[in-house]
Amino acid sequence: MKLNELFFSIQGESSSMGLPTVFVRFTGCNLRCSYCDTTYAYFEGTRTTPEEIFRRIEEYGVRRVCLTGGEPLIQPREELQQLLDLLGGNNYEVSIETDGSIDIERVKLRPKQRFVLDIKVPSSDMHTYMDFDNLKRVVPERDEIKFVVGNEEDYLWSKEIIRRYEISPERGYRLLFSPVYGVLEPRTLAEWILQDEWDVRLQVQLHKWLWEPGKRGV
Ligand SMILES: C[S@@+](CC[C@H](N)C(=O)[O-])C[C@H]1O[C@@H](n2cnc3c(N)ncnc32)[C@H](O)[C@@H]1O
Ligand SMILES: Nc1nc2[nH]cc(C(=O)O)c2c(=O)[nH]1
Ligand code: SF4
Ligand SMILES: [Mg+2]
Repeated sequence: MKLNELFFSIQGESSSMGLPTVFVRFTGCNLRCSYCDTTYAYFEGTRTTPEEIFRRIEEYGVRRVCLTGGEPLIQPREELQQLLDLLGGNNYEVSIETDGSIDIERVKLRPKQRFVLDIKVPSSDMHTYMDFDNLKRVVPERDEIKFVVGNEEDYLWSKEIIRRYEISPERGYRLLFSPVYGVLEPRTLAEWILQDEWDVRLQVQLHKWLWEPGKRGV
C-alpha cells in the first residue's frame, strides 16, 4: 500500500467529529474534485505494509482510526483487507472516507467499522463518476452518506438524489451535509436545512477552525 501520512488529531468530520483519532492517509485518487483540499496526496507517498501501518497506529493510545486519502478503496484489496482485519481483531473503531465511485463491497468490514460515503455533487465536477449502486450497499444504521455542497444547485441536486434512491433519514439513513470550505457559508447551509425541517447532520471541518486551514497532518 502507499502511505502519504499518518498522524494523530481531532476528528474534524462525520459523526465522530471532536474525538481523538489516528489518521491514515493513503496516496492516490481516481477523482479530481474541484474543491479538493488534499491534492498533495495524489502522488506523494511511501510503500508500506499493513503490518507496519498497524504498528504505527498502535503507538498512539486511542483505538479510533480514520482511513482516508486520496481514495483508500483503490489501495490493493488484499492489503487493505489485512489492515481492516488487524484493526478489527484489536477492537479498533474505524471509519473509511470514500469518494462514492468505488464499489464499497471491495472490502468486508468487521464490527465497529463503517464507511463515510461521499456523493459528489455537480460543483465538484465529479458527479458523473458516482456508482449509485453503492446506495444499495450501504448499511443504514452503520454507514454515513455525505454531501459536500458548494451552492444551492448542489443542495437541490442532493435532495433529489435522496428522494430518488430512497435514502431519507426516515428510512434510517445517516446523512451528512458539509459546506465546501471557503465557498459556501456554513450558516447558509444551516438555514436551508432548517427551512426543510430535515433530520440531517450539518458538519463543518472542525480541524480548519482549530488550525490553519491549509495545515497538513492535523
Ligand atoms: C480529502 S477526501 C479523502 C477521501 C475520499 N477521497 C473522499 O473524497 O471522500 C476527505 C473528505 O474531505 C472532503 N473535502 C475535501 N476538500 C474539501 C473542501 N474544500 N471543503 C470541504 N470538504 C472537503 C471530501 O469531500 C471528503 O468527504
Ligand atoms: N482532523 C481531521 N479530520 C479529518 N476527517 C477527515 C479528514 C480527511 O482528510 O479525510 C480529516 C483531516 O484531514 N483532518
Ligand atoms: S475524491 Fe477525495 S481525495 Fe479525491 S479529489 Fe475528491 S476530495 Fe480529493
Ligand atoms: Mg482532510
